Order: sequence, then structure tokens, then C-alpha cells
Amino acid sequence: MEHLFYFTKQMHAYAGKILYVNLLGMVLISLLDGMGIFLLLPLLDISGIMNMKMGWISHLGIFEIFNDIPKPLALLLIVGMYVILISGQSLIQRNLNLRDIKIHTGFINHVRLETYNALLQVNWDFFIKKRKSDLINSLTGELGHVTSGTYVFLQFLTSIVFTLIQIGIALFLSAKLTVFVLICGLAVSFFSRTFIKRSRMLGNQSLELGRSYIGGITDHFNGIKDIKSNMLEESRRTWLINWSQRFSQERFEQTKLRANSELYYKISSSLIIAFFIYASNMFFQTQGQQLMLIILIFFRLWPRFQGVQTNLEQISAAIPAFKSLKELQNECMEAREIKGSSDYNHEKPIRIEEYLECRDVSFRYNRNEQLYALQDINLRIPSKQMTAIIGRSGAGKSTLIDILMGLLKPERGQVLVDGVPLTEANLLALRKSISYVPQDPFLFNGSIRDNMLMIDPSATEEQLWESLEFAASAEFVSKLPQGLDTLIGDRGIRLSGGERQRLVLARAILRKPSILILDEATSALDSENEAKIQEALERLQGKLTIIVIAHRLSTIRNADQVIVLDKGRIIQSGGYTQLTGEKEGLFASLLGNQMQETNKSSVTYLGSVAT
Ligand SMILES: Nc1ncnc2c1ncn2[C@@H]1O[C@H](COP(=O)(O)OP(=O)(O)OP(=O)(O)O)[C@@H](O)[C@H]1O
Repeated sequence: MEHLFYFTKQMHAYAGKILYVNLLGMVLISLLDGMGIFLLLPLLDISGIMNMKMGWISHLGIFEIFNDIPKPLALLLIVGMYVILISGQSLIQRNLNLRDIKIHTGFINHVRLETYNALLQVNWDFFIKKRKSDLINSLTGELGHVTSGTYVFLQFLTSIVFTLIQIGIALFLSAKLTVFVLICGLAVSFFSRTFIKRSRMLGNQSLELGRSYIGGITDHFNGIKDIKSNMLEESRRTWLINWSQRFSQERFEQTKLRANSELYYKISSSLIIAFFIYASNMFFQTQGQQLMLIILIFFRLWPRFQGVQTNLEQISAAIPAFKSLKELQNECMEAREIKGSSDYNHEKPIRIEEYLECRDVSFRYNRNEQLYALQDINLRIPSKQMTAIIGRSGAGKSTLIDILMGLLKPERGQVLVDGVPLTEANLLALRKSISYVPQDPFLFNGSIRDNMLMIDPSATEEQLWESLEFAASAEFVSKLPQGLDTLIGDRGIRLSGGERQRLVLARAILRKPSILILDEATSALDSENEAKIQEALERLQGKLTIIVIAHRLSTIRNADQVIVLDKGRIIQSGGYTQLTGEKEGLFASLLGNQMQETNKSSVTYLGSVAT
């Protein structure tokens, strides 16, 4: 319930006094509705069905005016008033509905933006530990459940007000009968608690099903190439068939629960009314008009009870989503990269004058395990020089880069910028001065121009081409039919691996960074393009700080400094030529292996040409 109140408070904070206006509107509707019942009394009197001058009803007195005017006119007056009441009620209802939808959609957007903002500000560690598809599900399905659940809760509150007014009117008409109906209502509600509990259980199941669906579908499209090339279609189909069966079962259970709850209410209402009519006739000799009133009150109040019960079931079903989204918001709060106030947009980039440094840095992904991804790292990356980081797969190269960018926090030791420790105070400024080209670069579904302008919306045509030229991309882009406006598909699927990497490099350069980090950036390039990029890097050398992770050692021949990592430790460092000379070192061994492989492939190539 605590989570439900949290989001209700949020809705209150978001909508403010409009919420009260709507609540007041609901009260007005219910009052008009009540007046409609009162009008039935003189109508029944005029029609001769009951006599208002006789018995208990005569004390109402307020309808006596209808006795003093001719019957046709009184009838006309009553039906006229009835039409005015219903029209007024419908008009208010219409306005309320329109206001409600505004509040509802506005609130969805408010919670969505708030959660998304929170996600934008969390640290990298959070994303390493979380399943992405669960986050997608939170921002789609769960968000929908939360906002509609909050809305149902408000409907529930107005329903309560509505019901209380109806009860008040009913009490005025006949206190005894109303108390009886109320006691019956409470008894039926007591036994229907089980529907509410079951509803919550099904809500949990529905949440879990939603997550597994989004998870499976995301995996599917992320691995579509593997699925197609390794013919995994059948296993995926089996997964979806199993999921669909669980989905049908869960939906069936939900509908069954609603239907059972409705059935329970309908049968109990028919039993109660049957008993009441029977008892009134047999034991209390109730007058005809009083019996009519019983039926009238019962049929007006009973659906209200049922409505409240349905609302409670709907709220229960949404509680797991409330809990999950609130937990996500709390986790985001705890995992915030910058704890104080931060301005991601207006932070000024830092200028590194001398060096970026790691001092005694150690890092473990899991603190419960012995294994360190990095251990006792001490290194200096001089400003405006090119530093290459090499090592076998799993040596810790990417982890080191993540530490240098402040994405991961060292478990021990420090990162320093010109001797100043990297803290929350200078983290964003450092990040702003970096352009990072990852192993698997991100390009979104749009044109080449859109992808580049994402970095700098104010870049001119000339600047765009300059960056493309620089990253050896200008030629291939100019040959595309739509040039810069060519659409490149999801993650740039319509481009080759090499073209994608060069485009991402061009985008990185467009930002005019003072630190350029390339993580295996040339792995998908052929030797011709690799040479072009190398040339570009040479041109950049001396102008900005370049950090390159490379498997191909040929790409780092011009590096000012080479760091060799192995099992999370630095085992060699120095200039390219110096390390080549250390014959016993890992660098010389890796270089030797690569040269052998290059020779082998050129022999194979020459062999195939000769045959
Ligand atoms: N998210 C993670 N959770 C747990 N362990 C991880 C995670 N990422 C990397 N590791 C581990 O940390 C160590 C260093 O990984 P890292 O990715 O830094 O190596 P790398 O040198 O960049 O490898 P590669 O060249 O294959 O990309 C490896 O043992 C790896 O298994």
C-alpha cells in the first residue's frame, strides 16, 4: 500500500487542485443522480402507483407543490426537471472525462520522464548489474500499470464519495432498509477478500510474464544474426509457444477471477433481494410503495459496492507494478553518479594540461569474489600524446578505460586529472572532454546526418564533411545515393562493419574532444582503411590525448607509450621500439604471433592466387 500512496501523492503533486475540482465534480454528479431518485417519487404518485399523502412517505413534504397544480402540468414539470438533471449530469461527466484524460496522460508522461531522468543519471555499475529488458519493461508495461492503477485508485476514492452520498440519500428515504442493505454489503465484501488477494497474486504473475516476454524478444532481435545463421529458429519458436501458453493461462485466470467475483456479487444480490421481498411480504406486511423503494435503493447501492470491489481488485493487481517501479526509482536514487545537483548539459569540458593518472588502482566486478579485473595499476597518460593499451582477451583493457572515464569507481586507489583526484565535482567535466569509440559503436536508426548532429546539433555542412574526411569516410558517404541523408537502419545495419566504425570515428572527432579513446576501433577495417585511419590518428597526434586499445599491433606503431596488461596487472610499459626489444616480454611474443599469422595469411593468399 505504501507504494500506492507514494504514486497517489505524486499524482496529487502533479495535478494539484484540478484533482479536487474533479472530485467535487463527482460529488455534484452523484447529488444530481440522487435528485433523480427523488423525482421518481412524485412521478409514481401522479401515475397512481403510490400515494405520497399516505404512510411514511408523506413526511417528505417537499413534493406537495405538485399536488396544487394540474396533473398534466405537474407531469410535464417532473419530466422536464428530469431531463435537465440528466443533461446537467452528463455535461459535467463529459467535462470530467476530458479533464481526467488530461490528468491521466500528463501523469504518465510525468512518471515516465522522472524515471527516465533517474536512469540517465545512474552510474555504469547499475547497468552492468541490471538486465536491460527489465528496464525496458519498467518504462513500458509497468509504467502503464502504475499510472492506470493510480487512476483506478482515484476512481475508487470518488466511488467512495459517490457511495457515501447515495447512502445518505437512501438513509433519508428509509434508514432501516439502508442499514439492512449496508450490513449485507459488508458481509459480502468480507467474504470477497479472497478475490483481492488472488488479484494481487495474478498481478505478480503478469509482471513476471511481461518481463520474460520483453527479455526474450530483446534477446531475439539482438541475436537475430546468430539465430538465422545457426538455425536457432525452432528453439525460439518453442520459447514463444511456451510463453504464449503461460500468457493465455494467466489471462484466463484473470478473467475467471473477475467473472467469479461478478457472479458472486450477482448471486448474493439476488439472494438478498429475494429474501427481503419474501420476508417483507410474509412477516412484515410491507406496503407496496415501501417495497418499491427497497428495490430502488438496493439496485442503486448494490452496483456501487460491486464497483468498489472491482476497483480494489484492479488496484491489487497493479500493486506489484507499483512496487517494482518504486524500487527501480529507489535503486536509481542510490546509484546516482553525482549525488548532489548535477547539470549534464551545461558542464564545461576540462582541459588536461599534463596527464591523466591511475594511482594504485584495483577493481573487482564482484566484491564477493577473489578475482580482480585490475590490480595495483599505476600509470600516467601524458596530455597530447598517444597511449596504446594492449593485452590478451580478458586482460582488463576495457575495464581500465572505464575506470579512466570515471564510469567505474576503483575499489582502491585513485584516478587523477593533472594531480587532482577524480571526484563527483570534476567527473562530468572530464567526461565532456572525452570522445569514446566503443567496440560495438552505437548508431541509431536515422540518416548519417542525424547521427552526426546528435553530437553537435549546430555543426555546419563543412564541419560534417571535414570530420568524415578525417575519419576516411567522406569517400563512401559521397558515393551513397542520398549522401549525408542516407538512412542507415537499426544500429547502422545498412553499412559495413568498417563503414560503421569510420562513421562513429567521424562523429567522435566532430565533438572536438581533448581526449579521444578508441576501443578496438580498427578491428573491422581492412588494411587500406586501417592505413587511412592510422594516417588520421597521426594527424591528430600532438593535438589531443589519444588512448587506443588495439589487438592489431600494427595500428599502434606510432604510439608514444604502450601499456601491456596481463591478468589485470601492468606487466610492461614503454615505447613501441623499446618493448619490441624486450625479447622475453609479452609484447614481443604477441607481436611475433601476429607477424606469423600475417605471413601465413599472405602465403595462403599468394598460394590461392598461384593455383
Ligand atoms: N560486467 C562484468 N562482470 C563481471 N566480470 C566482468 C565484467 N566485465 C568484464 N569482466 C571480467 O573482467 C576481466 C577483464 O575484462 P575486460 O573486458 O576489461 O577485458 P579486455 O582486456 O577488455 O578483454 P577483450 O579484449 O576480450 O575485450 C575479465 O576477466 C572479464 O571476465
